[in-house]
Amino acid sequence: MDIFRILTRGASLNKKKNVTTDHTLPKNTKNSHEKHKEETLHNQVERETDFFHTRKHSKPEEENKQETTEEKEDEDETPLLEINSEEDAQKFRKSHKSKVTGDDIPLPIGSFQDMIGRFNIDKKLLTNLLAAEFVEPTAIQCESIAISLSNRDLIACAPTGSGKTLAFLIPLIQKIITEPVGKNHGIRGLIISPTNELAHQIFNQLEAITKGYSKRLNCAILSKQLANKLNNKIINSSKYDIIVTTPLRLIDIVHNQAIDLSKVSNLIIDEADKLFDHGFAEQTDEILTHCTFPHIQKSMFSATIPSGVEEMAHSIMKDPIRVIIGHKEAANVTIDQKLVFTGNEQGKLLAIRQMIQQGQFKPPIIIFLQSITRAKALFHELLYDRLNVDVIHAERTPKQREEVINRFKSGDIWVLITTDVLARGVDFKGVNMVINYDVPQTAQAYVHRIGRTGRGGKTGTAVTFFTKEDDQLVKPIINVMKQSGCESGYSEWMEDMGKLSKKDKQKLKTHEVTRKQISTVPKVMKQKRKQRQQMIEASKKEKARY
Ligand SMILES: Nc1ncnc2c1ncn2[C@@H]1O[C@H](COP(=O)(O)OP(=O)(O)OP(=O)(O)O)[C@@H](O)[C@H]1O
Repeated sequence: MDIFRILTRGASLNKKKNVTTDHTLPKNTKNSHEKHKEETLHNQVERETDFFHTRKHSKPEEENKQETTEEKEDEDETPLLEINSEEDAQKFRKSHKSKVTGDDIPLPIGSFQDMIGRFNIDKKLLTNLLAAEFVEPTAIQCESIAISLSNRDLIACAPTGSGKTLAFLIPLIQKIITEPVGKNHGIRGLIISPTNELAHQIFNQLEAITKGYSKRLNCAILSKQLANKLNNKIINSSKYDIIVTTPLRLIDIVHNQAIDLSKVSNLIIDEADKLFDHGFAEQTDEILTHCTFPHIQKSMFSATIPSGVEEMAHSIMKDPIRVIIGHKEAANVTIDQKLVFTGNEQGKLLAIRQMIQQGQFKPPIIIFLQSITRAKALFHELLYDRLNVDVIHAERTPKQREEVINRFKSGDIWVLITTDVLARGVDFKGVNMVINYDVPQTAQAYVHRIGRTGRGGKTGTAVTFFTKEDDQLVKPIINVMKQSGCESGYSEWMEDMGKLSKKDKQKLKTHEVTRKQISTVPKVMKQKRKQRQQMIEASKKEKARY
């Protein structure tokens, strides 16, 4: 049952008072049966809006069935995979579409238990993984953990939502807790990610799997507060073992000589293609020059690693091993991708309202637009469509952004409108659908945006609207759809749209398509609003003169 069908059955949801009213029942004439019906309806709404399963609620009868004894026995009998030979490794890599290149490549691990046997993993780390319900490693984790624990540099490219974060956290923690050093030795693990949201998310996962290590491991996220304390020499950075940060914040305290990176033996660059892109490359470079530890191990991770970035990686790494899971130019195959021609800008709003009417609009949903102005405009448009919608972008404060994300995760918000600030890495387990209201400027941006759905092994849907103004942007997206096996998601005529030269592609990276304003407010209303605004300004000026 989806939330819109429940609401169109006459229920209304007042999230503030946590009350669901069934308007189909006559007022004040509810008998016990009708009260029960309203109660069930309330449970249904609660369950339907608990998108990320953060709440406890009564399960419907059919879901209460206990695991049958056969299913239980099956779980117990599943053998834990061990990889003991090149032949095992080739079989594993074939089944997981894992391509690994480099010299002296270590065998991947087959399971977390296999990891113990081969790398003598700390028992508490494994307990914490199992307690966080990580039962078996994903393909990128199987390869990366073995490579990193063999002290090799790593270039890792794996689909969005395939577990790259743990792929670098597990070996990092294992190495640091098993290399005993004196107190205040200094930072040995440095993790860099492009946005604060992502840095927080990585730090949360780090905290989750290092429970019980407080005496042996001191980790921190480089927050504004911590940066101030380091800059004012209130705290010495040498007390930390692992720091998670964005490049900008780290550079600031490096310039103040308030952090020592000379002992960093493990450098991890997440969303690497972004951090080597024109916006971040200088900061990333400067950080690398301060990491002077002679045997530093470097690893980089992303769902998209264009060849230019790979060449750069080779120039800063020592004999790296390269891992590609799936196809380098593809999106996660768990995502059903669709390309929709809407004719013009107005057609996009109509397309959304049509999806709602046809029951294809299944929250939680993230809608991406190309600019803050357009995200705000769409927010105001959909505000009156009873969609529990909110908007998040770089002009909102970090506190506001965090609050909106938490309300989205708790199911209070069903539709999150945003820009590319949320396009990478942010992990919402249960997003059903991503809508590209505006076509992304590059194939990489497309892969990361739609990768907000179809994560952690779940499936998802991605819908991309385009108009005749987008004829140059559509080709790279069709290529990604082809590589991902989503040929049914677009029509043949779309393939003949604008072919891009290398120069065009480069230009599109930095020049947005100009689009007509998003609004269905009639022109006459806009003029009236403008006149009223001008009268208000004039009267304010009049008053200010006396
Ligand atoms: N071994 C595992 N078993 C089950 N779930 C896992 C496992 N590893 C990671 N996950 C879950 O999969 C989801 C995606 O993980 P993560 O955010 O690390 O993906 P990612 O590859 O970094 O994605 P992106 O490219 O978008 O940054 C998370 O919710 C995470 O908890």
